[in-house]
Amino acid sequence: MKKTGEQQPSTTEKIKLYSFCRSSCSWRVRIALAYKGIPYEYVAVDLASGEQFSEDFKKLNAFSTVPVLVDNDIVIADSFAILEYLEEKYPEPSLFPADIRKKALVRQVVNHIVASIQPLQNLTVLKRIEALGGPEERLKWAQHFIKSGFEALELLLTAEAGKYCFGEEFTMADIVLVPQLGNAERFQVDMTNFPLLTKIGEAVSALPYVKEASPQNQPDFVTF
Ligand SMILES: N[C@@H](CCC(=O)N[C@@H](CS)C(=O)NCC(=O)O)C(=O)O
Repeated sequence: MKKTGEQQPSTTEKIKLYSFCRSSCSWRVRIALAYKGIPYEYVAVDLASGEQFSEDFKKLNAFSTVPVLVDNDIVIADSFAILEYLEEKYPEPSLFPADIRKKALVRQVVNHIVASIQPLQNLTVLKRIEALGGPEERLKWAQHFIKSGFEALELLLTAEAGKYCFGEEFTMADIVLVPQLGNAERFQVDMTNFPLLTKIGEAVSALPYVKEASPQNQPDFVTF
């Protein structure tokens, strides 16, 4: 694993993020870290070459996935758990609206993406689909589940969106939407029927802390 950035040789070490530039789960966490202005050391894990399955990495994360956040002796290996952890440790600026109804809806949107859309395009799932049905099935499978997931989102957000998913407030919903839109682009999903998601995606992607977290701006960026 290639380490970049400075290391802090003290007992309170800089946070480390084990990440892969193209991983949408890592991308979420990078946006939250940038938004909250938390400095961290980027540790690249090359998913393309299978580095997540190395013995060294498995010792850190038995799930063999990124992201993993290491904050001194705290190791968290799930993007949603990491986002919640960062929110509790660094409450300002918040990832949630103050309003309790909107807060619940933000979590609903987040869970829809992190639990019902993204896992179906995970590398291990796509490899299995390809083994069962060939490379064409792999692409069709990814497109199908992104489209059906987006249909529900487009409908739900129609009643809530402004510039961002929830009015004018940047929230965790925007943080998970942008990487999922990145996956849609990667899998050549036709976005014609998702004008709202497209518009929100453009507004969110223009924010400086979102740009900073994009795959292109990571030390391990490779073209895809
Ligand atoms: N629930 C986990 C899922 C993590 C996950 O699936 N990460 C993907 C990248 S987005 C991964 O590491 N895949 C490796 C593989 O499929 O071999 C999270 O949200 O962090």
